[in-house]
Amino acid sequence: MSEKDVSGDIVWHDHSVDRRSREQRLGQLGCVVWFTGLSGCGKSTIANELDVMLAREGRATILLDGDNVRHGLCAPPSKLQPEHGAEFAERFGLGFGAVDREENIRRIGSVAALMASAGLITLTAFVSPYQRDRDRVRKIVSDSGRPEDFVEVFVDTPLEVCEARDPKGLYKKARAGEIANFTGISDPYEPPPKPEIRLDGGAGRSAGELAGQVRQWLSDRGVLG
Ligand SMILES: Nc1ncnc2c1ncn2[C@@H]1O[C@H](COP(=O)(O)OS(=O)(=O)O)[C@@H](OP(=O)(O)O)[C@H]1O
Ligand SMILES: Nc1ncnc2c1ncn2[C@@H]1O[C@H](COP(=O)(O)OP(=O)(O)O)[C@@H](O)[C@H]1O
Repeated sequence: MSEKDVSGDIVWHDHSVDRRSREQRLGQLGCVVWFTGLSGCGKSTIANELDVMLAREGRATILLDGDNVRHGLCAPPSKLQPEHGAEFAERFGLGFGAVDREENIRRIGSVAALMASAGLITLTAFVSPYQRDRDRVRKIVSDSGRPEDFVEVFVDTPLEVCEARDPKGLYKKARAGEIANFTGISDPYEPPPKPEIRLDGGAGRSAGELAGQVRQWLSDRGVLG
């Protein structure tokens, strides 16, 4: 057995201030609203609109976004190298290969579950292209709370629409072969077969309208108290 296997030496602590009391204080249920979809489908914009809506109502929320999280918790090797050295950077830095995406989503899933445990309405916006990775997050979140705490939101925007938007010029670069493993072009995207919510991102509805659809769903399920 590896010397790193310390699982027998670490013991779970139950805390006096439990999740229920945190939720009662906030008047809402902690949950993870997991936006998934192609780059450019509208995840960040819709999640941001929803965050603004909920914040205006006085809800306690947090928004985790792929581009931002990849600056810190899930930084690439080049960002870690100056401070931590090459070996560390190679070992813990993340790119866009399938295993790196798996670890990216695992880290974020665990953080999101902690935030939901604090009673926060936790909004996340990650491409998260693999169903298995999303199902694992569902399990992490459910195991630390309730099965209904994980809300998968598929932002279903056709690739042609995402590519036409191309706000960061990444599709152009991917088509030119300048970015490897680009989701939708040279890497797969597995659409969720049974998301809690499917948003039609290519039908001319505004991000605000789509965010409103998610807010209504949360309200109908009693998440907003
Ligand atoms: N190869 C490749 N594939 C997909 N996306 C890429 C890639 N390289 C860089 N980017 C930019 O990184 C953002 C996706 O990061 P995520 O952490 O959400 O990706 S993943 O969930 O691990 O698949 C994604 O952000 P969004 O456009 O907001 O989705 C892109 O801007
Ligand atoms: N419902 C929508 N209708 C039209 N344009 C949108 C909509 N949602 C997002 N956009 C635009 O599409 C582009 C990509 O949106 P973004 O939220 O960055 O996508 P993602 O986070 O999925 O990469 C942005 O320029 C944004 O303004």
